[in-house]
Amino acid sequence: MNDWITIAIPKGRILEESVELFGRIGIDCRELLSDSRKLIFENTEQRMRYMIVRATDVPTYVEYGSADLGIVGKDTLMEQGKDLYEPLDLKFGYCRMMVAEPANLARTDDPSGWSHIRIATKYPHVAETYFASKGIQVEIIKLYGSIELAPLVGLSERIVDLVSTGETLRQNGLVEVESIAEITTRLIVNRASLKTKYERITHIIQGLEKELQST
Ligand SMILES: Nc1ncnc2c1ncn2[C@@H]1O[C@H](COP(=O)(O)OP(=O)(O)OP(=O)(O)O)[C@@H](O)[C@H]1O
Ligand SMILES: O=P(O)(O)OC[C@H]1O[C@H](OP(=O)(O)OP(=O)(O)O)[C@H](O)[C@@H]1O
Repeated sequence: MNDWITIAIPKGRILEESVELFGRIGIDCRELLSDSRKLIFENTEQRMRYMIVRATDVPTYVEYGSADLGIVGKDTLMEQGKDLYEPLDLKFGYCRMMVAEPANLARTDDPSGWSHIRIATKYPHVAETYFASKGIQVEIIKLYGSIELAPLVGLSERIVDLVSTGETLRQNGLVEVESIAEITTRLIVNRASLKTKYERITHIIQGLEKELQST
């Protein structure tokens, strides 16, 4: 029986903390931190595989069962809306999803009076849903990065993006005007794997849960 467990871990911001957390429950995937171009690593003794993928691709690998488990930001889950089991908030990677605009505009602007606005964002689905729930019509301009540039060059007055230190907003003369959601990193699980590899997966979830409680 194939009882190997495959975990999809995102390169980028949350890689190091993910590797560190798994290390604390005896799952050693430090190889993912090396400069190697290898994308998948195996630990035969533990019957585990680790794959390194783009953060936005983690839910896809888990949804299709190419990975049993994945680690991903809540922002990505909210945007993609896939049917995945999300048993744990891993608590790291904290940031916020918010609406921002130029400080100059914010001085006189009143968000409660918005009826039709234009938004540049990497999160079109989240932005659309958020404004729809408030009865505001929104024209979305999808961007893939450097979102804070949009108001500075007249692409859109407002943006929806993530903020953590606030440094990017500050250095570009923008201010937060509405908060949409608090974001942390989550563990996600393929629903079929949860049934077929129930014991191994539950053991990992409980190990992580215990580890998180002790910190
Ligand atoms: N300041 C921040 N900016 C962006 N993401 C952050 C920040 N702080 C924490 N995060 C979390 O880190 C996750 C991964 O971010 P990262 O920048 O590594 O990937 P990405 O560029 O969003 O994804 P991709 O590489 O697929 O485009 C985000 O989804 C979010 O949950
Ligand atoms: O509040 P801060 O600590 O400044 O962090 C927020 C910035 O970090 C992220 O961008 P990222 O560095 O991922 O670049 P990108 O916009 O090109 O995706 C995010 O999209 C903000 O631009």
